[in-house]
Amino acid sequence: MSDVLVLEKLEKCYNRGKPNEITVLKGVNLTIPKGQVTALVAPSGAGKSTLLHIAGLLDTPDSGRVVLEGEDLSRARDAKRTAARREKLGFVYQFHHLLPEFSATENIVLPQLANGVSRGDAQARAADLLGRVGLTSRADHRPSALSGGEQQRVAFCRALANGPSLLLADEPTGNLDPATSDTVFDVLMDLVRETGLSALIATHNMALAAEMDRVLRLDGGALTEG
Ligand SMILES: Nc1ncnc2c1ncn2[C@@H]1O[C@H](COP(=O)(O)OP(=O)(O)OP(=O)(O)O)[C@@H](O)[C@H]1O
Repeated sequence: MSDVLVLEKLEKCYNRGKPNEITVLKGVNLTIPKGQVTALVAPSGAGKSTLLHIAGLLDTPDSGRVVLEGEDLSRARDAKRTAARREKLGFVYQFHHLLPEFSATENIVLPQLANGVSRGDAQARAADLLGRVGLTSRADHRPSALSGGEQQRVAFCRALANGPSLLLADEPTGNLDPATSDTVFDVLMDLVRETGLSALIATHNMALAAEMDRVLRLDGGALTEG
């Protein structure tokens, strides 16, 4: 099966030429085949967010390639990268970043409207996704009227709203207490498996990482298996 994401020989250095120069990625290679869920574990400061930002086309490497569904986007124009981000990638962060003045449904509808989907289709998709994560009865609530775990479940739905090829998640349950984290993580994994999504999920939680197809460790600027 084809690969969704290929990262080739990524190098990234901050503050080059200055006393505080730091090389975070030293030739990172990573391939995510279609349908595979990969855990990314790393000590704090090892460059996990840097790697996810580059994979998510939010930052560029100093050298190396970012190939998304066969297309090298590492040197593409901003407009092309933005379009690829909107159409092919879903993001989940530690904090949900939902729009506070909009309902759960609207938070899932809006990115679809931005992607040219009709309001009717977008609402049907939002309802379907909210049903999958057990939040049908919360569809009209604003984020402030939802629990932390419920807010994060809405954020998962929003990330999947436009049917991405790849989900990138940075500590998706890191803001929740351990029991809620486990439950909400199970919901995320069910959602990912049901939709056949490929995913790269950063977590400090080794028990959660062990539930994924593969565990990669980022340390010393390089990725190792296991
Ligand atoms: N814009 C920047 N300018 C300078 N240094 C940076 C910048 N962004 C990150 N760094 C440094 O690069 C290193 C890696 O940062 P990054 O945020 O990728 O780590 P992380 O693994 O995500 O850490 P954590 O798990 O603690 O969030 C850190 O030492 C950080 O201080």
